[in-house]
Amino acid sequence: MKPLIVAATPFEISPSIPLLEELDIPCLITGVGMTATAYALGKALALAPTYAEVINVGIAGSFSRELPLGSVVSISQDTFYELGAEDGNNVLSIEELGLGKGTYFTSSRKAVDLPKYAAITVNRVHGNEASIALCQAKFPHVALESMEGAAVFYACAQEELPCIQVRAISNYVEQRDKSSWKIDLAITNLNNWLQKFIRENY
Ligand SMILES: O=C(O)c1cccc(C(=O)CC[C@H]2O[C@@H](n3cnc4c(=O)[nH]cnc43)[C@H](O)[C@@H]2O)c1
Repeated sequence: MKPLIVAATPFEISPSIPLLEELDIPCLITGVGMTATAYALGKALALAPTYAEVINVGIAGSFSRELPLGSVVSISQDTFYELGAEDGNNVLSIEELGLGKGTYFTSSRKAVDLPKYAAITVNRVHGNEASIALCQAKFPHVALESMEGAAVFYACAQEELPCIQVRAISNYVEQRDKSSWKIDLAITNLNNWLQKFIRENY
């Protein structure tokens, strides 16, 4: 069985397209964000034969300055950050409201030889010191944020399909400063990892 590679945008996966075509490995470009991802992946899983696993790849922002830009990491768990309620200056998670689950986990089949970190998934990228401080107080264990990861873990959990999420850090989570982002470095490192993983496992 083959894996399904899932990325939000074509530019995040383009260096690996020749290898994926050579090995006839399918690739799904979902569009940015949780809604686009849940729709595209849900439809793909409903229509397609069974996959060995889903491999979600993309760039991400890091809350931790200890992770150099360009680092490639595996996401162990991912939380729908905004899913919950505001309570004055505090936020309550969906679990704390007693309304369901907001955190989903990787379920890898193959060994992924990368450092593992917890992530959150957001609709709106953090770019304000006060909202970043609130997020870090609520989730001190979280190192990264993306805009799709939890939706991929969620869809795969519903289908009982193994899923890994690998992200390369393109920027720090801070007041928005796109000039300091290292998108090209992150995409190069991410795709070097992906091609090695595919060659070793498929
Ligand atoms: O121009 C901007 O301000 C801007 C803000 C967020 C993302 C982008 C992108 O072009 C990348 C889209 C893609 O990248 C992931 N990503 C990258 N960095 C972050 C982040 O700091 N927080 C959340 N997501 C991030 C995300 O998964 C998107 O799919 C441009």
